[in-house]
Amino acid sequence: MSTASAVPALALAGLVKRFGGTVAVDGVDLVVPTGSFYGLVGPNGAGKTTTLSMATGLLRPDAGSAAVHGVDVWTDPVAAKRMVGNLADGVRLFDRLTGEQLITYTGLMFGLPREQVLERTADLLRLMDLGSSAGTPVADYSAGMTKKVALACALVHAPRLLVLDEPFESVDPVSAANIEDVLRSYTASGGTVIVSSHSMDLVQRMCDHVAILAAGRVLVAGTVDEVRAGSTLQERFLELVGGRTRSEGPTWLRQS
Ligand SMILES: Nc1ncnc2c1ncn2[C@@H]1O[C@H](COP(=O)(O)OP(=O)(O)OP(=O)(O)O)[C@@H](O)[C@H]1O
Repeated sequence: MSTASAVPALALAGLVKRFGGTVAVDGVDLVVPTGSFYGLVGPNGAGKTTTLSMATGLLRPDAGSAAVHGVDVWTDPVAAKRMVGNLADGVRLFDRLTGEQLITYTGLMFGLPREQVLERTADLLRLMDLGSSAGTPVADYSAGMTKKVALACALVHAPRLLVLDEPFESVDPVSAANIEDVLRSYTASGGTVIVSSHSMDLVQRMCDHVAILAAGRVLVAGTVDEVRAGSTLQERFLELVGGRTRSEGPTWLRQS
């Protein structure tokens, strides 16, 4: 292995975050190898979004560190953020801008030359199938269109690491397949993706590595084959996380 690829794309060590009495993230260590397609899965409230927010410099950890390609996110945030494309969950966009303006603005913010930004914006609008809505304010976009324009903004500066919080939520199957193709060729060319998702099928299909997070801790992490250990990721997830009730629901809900 070369020295360059020995430095992980993302290294999280001892990350902790509390909100009042809630420990949202309780000592997360994670190493995302360069060139990997890394899935982060876990039940609702497991701490995925909080972990990814700390990893990308959006939320200051109470303890621990995050480094992107060896650059500390909290002591050298400008250098670290330059390498990251981030699709964050629940972050407000400048939605009075049109989709085209928003992608262009993001590219210019990263200091790209105007000509290059215009070319990339056109490519991204085509890729996301947003061409006919390019001139519409993002405030008037559907949930899936908003997700796609945010993803385009995360890609415009061709970052070395993509951190995507539920990128396929609300996205239609054709767009999802097109985005999947692009992400695959991105990792094949040396880029790294970490993606949080509730779709075990998607993670099993797309990712080479996966971590299962529950109650703010990593239960298991490794290659997808190591983690699923001969069964499906869905089965392993249910086994490790528990919580299946197998109930028929409350009697008042039954119709006969
Ligand atoms: N800003 C906040 N203030 C207070 N509590 C918060 C805040 N953000 C997250 N939490 C709490 O931290 C815990 C982890 O939340 P987080 O959003 O990271 O989970 P998640 O794994 O992304 O969940 P989901 O799959 O439902 O999106 C939850 O108990 C949540 O209620």
